[in-house]
Amino acid sequence: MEQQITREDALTRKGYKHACHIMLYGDSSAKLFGKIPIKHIVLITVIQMQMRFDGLLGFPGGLVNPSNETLEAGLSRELHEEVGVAVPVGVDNHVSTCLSSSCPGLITHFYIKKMAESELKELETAAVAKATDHGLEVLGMVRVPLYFLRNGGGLPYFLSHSFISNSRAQLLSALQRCRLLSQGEIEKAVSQAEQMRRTRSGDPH
Ligand SMILES: O=c1[nH]cnc2c1ncn2[C@H]1C[C@H](O)[C@@H](COP(=O)(O)OP(=O)(O)O)O1
Repeated sequence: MEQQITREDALTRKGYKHACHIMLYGDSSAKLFGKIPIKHIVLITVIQMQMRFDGLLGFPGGLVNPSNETLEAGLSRELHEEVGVAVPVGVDNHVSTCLSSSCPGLITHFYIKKMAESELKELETAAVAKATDHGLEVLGMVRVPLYFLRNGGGLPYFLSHSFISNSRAQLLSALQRCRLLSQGEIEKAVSQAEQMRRTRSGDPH
């Protein structure tokens, strides 16, 4: 469990590295395959994560140096390298700050920004065509499947992949905070993902 601290507390601590990452999301009217019954498919909300160079999933962003730049300016700089377009980020987009348990000495700051579907599509195109990190530190942007299909397809399968640092917990808290899924749906997805992981590792419990 990560220890939450305030943004202000984080900035007074000496000897820590700071990493800022952001969830970019927006409403979409798309339907999977254009014909799957509404009963099985929730209208998709576009949430962008990325496949990193190390094969793990995470949010766009990176290390920032608060003695040279504000957290938000550093995050905007990292975003430009990873998605190829300027995405202004402000303090009002900040949602949480944690002492990382998986990376000692690292403080992670998490931001959320809602964008129009057209802006997100433009960003996905630019991430391939213009971003300096594309194909290097970032292997590709991915959308989070916010729906449930038979046999664990959709969100449960997505959650059963491997995530960097606390990005999976950041995703789950953001789904709740932005009311993109109900608490019951989030718990169902987490429990199905856990079951899949156990099945894969051969541990039935
Ligand atoms: O999405 C994330 N959520 C929380 N912490 C993260 C996330 N992605 C990475 N991290 C942690 C672990 C990494 O070692 C550091 C730096 O992140 P990274 O994106 O790799 O930074 P650079 O591109 O190397 O600047 O943050």
